Amino acid sequence: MMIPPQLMTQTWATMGSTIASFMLFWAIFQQYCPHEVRRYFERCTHRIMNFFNPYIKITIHEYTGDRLKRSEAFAAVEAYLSVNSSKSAKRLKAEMGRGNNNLVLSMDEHERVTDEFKGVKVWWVSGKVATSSQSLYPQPERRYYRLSFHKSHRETITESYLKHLVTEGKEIKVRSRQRKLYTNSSGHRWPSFKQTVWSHITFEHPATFDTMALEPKIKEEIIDDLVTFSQSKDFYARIGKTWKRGYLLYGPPGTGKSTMIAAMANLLNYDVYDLELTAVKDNTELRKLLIETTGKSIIVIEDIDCSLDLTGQRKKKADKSSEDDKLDKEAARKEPKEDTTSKVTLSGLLNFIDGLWSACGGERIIVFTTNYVEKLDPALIRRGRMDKHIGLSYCSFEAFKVLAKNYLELKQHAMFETIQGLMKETKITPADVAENLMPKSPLDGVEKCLSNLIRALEETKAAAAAKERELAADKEKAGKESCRKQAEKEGVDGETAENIFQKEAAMEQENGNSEKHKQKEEVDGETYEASVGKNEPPQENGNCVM
Ligand SMILES: Nc1ncnc2c1ncn2[C@@H]1O[C@H](COP(=O)(O)OP(=O)(O)OP(=O)(O)O)[C@@H](O)[C@H]1O
Ligand SMILES: [Mg+2]
Repeated sequence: MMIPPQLMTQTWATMGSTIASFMLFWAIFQQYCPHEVRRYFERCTHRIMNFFNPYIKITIHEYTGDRLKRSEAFAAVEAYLSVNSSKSAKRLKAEMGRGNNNLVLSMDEHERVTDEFKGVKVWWVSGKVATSSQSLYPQPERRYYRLSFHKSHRETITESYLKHLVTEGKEIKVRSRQRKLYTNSSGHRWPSFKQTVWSHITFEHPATFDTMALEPKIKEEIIDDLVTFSQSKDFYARIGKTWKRGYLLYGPPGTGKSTMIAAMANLLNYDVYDLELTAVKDNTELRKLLIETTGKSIIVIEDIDCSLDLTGQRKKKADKSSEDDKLDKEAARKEPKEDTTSKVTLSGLLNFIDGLWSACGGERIIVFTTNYVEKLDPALIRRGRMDKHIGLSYCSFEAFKVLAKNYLELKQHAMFETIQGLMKETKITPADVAENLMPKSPLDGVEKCLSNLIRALEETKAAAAAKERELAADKEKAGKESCRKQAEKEGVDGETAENIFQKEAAMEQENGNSEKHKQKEEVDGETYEASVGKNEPPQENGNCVM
């Protein structure tokens, strides 16, 4: 049926005037209607529209609660959509992916994509909430993802789809993420919302347990321990323990403590948080740093004995007399000075390791390294805090063989016997062995590198012998001197004093020998665990795990 042109014009004119009247009415309503009434009308309109709208919406915000932490659900959805949306979305964002050789795509803001699950169609929209420009601090972008689906599929979506989405999202995240090395930046004391307390770079350390020079048995034990930990989520939940484990790595410089941390991270595919304790202002900041760490990570505190004066803080407090306290207070009143030193206390650190806050996140390893294990407060390294103590020591022949295989691709060589003999007699760190095995020019062959190592071993041996001789001479000199002084006091002449000294020295040696013999008998009967249980680092070449 044809509509006459006259009627058509009339209809358009009526429609135009209706729209114009509505807009005028709306403008007056917006301007003159009280805020409360307007809000009431808006709520009513919403309710009416919701009644007729058959679609349900679920919003997942980037920051939840008091915005201390990025929402894990948001991260999982982001990862899930990065794979599932890149096929259908038209506007995508690209970020560098794992290994720095591929780009990871994700949906751009205000983009809409469709997903299908068990025949049910759902829609995802990404968005951003506008932040107040009047705020004192720069606010972070508050992003969100919104899921829409028909109300008839409510059960399928809430019970199965969301679970599937989180599981898959987490797996994708682990597969595609770039592992990171974090450090606490001392530059920003109190970060704004946009800054985080940790700054990071991509973690690319190449060390693995295969390249580490360790006795095979110990290496296997450590690997087993780490892998068992990473697979024990249910076990930890069952026994009511937080899913975390502490490792104390101790030993002389250059024995591979830092290298082992990198090998651990590479084995478990974890991020590394390198915590610089001296840059942490106080216990509150330490807690904030802990909250901001994610699961699947290793938190490292290197050289814990030097980081802060944690060893004596408890004792010092108790030792201080009330008189000293008064003097301190008076001095502080007279000249209040700005305190730039860290106020982290031992109890703050203990809480960091196993206080209530340490439970957030889960799947975390805490590693302390030290050169002087005996200096540490026993409370800090007791089992439950530092569950496993790994003593890394001078290079053993077994460890040397690993390095020879890595550096020179050698399994056996005629010069190995000499090296083995020298290694029994002297102490050399894996770092020194590694340095000597490193070819210094393209022409350096296997023999050259091995003879470099032999020379280094001989030099170390000679230096150790010279030092021992020097010490003995010093001791002898001191002994003679004290004897002479004694003789002078008693009025005996020089020659007699010399004789007295020689006699005393001979007696001392005899006593020393019998004492040594006694000690040897005792130690032979003692187990190895008992001797290292006294917190004494192993003196022999080789490592130990407790
Ligand atoms: N057990 C080892 N296996 C393989 N390489 C090692 C080992 N120990 C040391 N190295 C080599 O020596 C270098 C120094 O080692 P690393 O930094 O791990 O020592 P460290 O024990 O952390 O020393 P420090 O106590 O001074 O921090 C490393 O770059 C590594 O190449
Ligand atoms: Mg180190």
